[in-house]
Amino acid sequence: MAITRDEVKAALARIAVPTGGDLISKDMIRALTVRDDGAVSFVIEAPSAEIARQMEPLRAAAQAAVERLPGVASVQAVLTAPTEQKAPPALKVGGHPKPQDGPKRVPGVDRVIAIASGKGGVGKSTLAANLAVALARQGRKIGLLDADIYGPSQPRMMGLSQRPASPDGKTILPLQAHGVTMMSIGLMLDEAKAVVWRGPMLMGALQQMLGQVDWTHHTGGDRLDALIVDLPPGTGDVQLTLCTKAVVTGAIVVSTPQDVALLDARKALDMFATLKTPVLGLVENMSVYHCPECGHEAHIFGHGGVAAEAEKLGLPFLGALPIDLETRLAGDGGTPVAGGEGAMADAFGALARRLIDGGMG
Ligand SMILES: Nc1ncnc2c1ncn2[C@@H]1O[C@H](COP(=O)(O)OP(=O)(O)OP(=O)(O)O)[C@@H](O)[C@H]1O
Repeated sequence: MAITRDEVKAALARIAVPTGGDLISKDMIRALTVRDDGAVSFVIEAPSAEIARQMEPLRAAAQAAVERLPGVASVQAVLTAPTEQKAPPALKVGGHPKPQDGPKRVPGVDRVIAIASGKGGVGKSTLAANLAVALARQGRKIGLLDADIYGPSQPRMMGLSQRPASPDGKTILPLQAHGVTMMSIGLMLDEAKAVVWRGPMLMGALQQMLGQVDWTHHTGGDRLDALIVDLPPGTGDVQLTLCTKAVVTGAIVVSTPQDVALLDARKALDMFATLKTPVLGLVENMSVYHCPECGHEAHIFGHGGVAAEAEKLGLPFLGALPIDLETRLAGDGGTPVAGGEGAMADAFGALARRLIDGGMG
């Protein structure tokens, strides 16, 4: 059984704080994240830096209490105090989201395509990076926005690590790699700080990425044909912020053929239906494994489930991608496989072509 937020909160409510009450009743827990793979992270916010220094035993006790829960694979518990939460100097990123009347068009961008998944680790970021590279390879002007603020992976996948510049302290100049204009919230903050940010600040940061990044910076002022947005897994605040603050052309939902992943993919589809965001189609990732030694095909996560689901829901099935070692190595190494040659590059190329032909790329 997967661990739930409520179970983690119940465990934290049993940790008493010296001044009376407990971690939950004193509202000291921030950024509680519970992933399907059992990874739990949270921040304990002390009233001041001085008190925070005395709270290490409490942090260790909270971490141990959550580690003992069944279904928990790892726990990251971080101690912080409000005075430590300084925004990076050059550009103020974050802050509460600003009110706005309805969704706005992202400046400098013709289409916004969100890549979503119900479950974590199914290959959403891999698809986003490779699709962006494949579309750029076919001559399109493409941007990639990593909105997976709790676990940004696009800097690693695209091989970028420098902090984007903001000469006027307002406009953010994106980076470029593999022919794609790229921006990641992860590049604006160091990872430890991202964890201590409260939800609304992160949503404010996302709103800034949508409104303040000069997406035409690397195209000589030309508008981008499409901005691919790599969402976090699930159906949370980021999805809601994106679809309510920006005009999203459509979403692509990635799933493995596994029943559990499909179950979560359905939740993502329901969310897009509620938000009235069109779903462009479903992609099955890690569909089959071709053994390089003997040529045998193994259906490690099952087979065909996503295509069947798409048919049932009357949605386009955009394609199936096999489990492929080179894809993982290339992703980890910062050179997406779609930029090279071979069967996987062809598969991403075909997916990109399909989107272009459908007027979506
Ligand atoms: N088709 C594939 N073949 C082999 N490895 C893959 C494939 N797709 C993804 N991977 C690997 O699986 C891991 C998870 O993929 P990825 O980060 O794209 O998933 P995600 O859904 O974005 O995860 P997260 O929930 O962390 O955002 C990565 O190491 C990636 O390289």
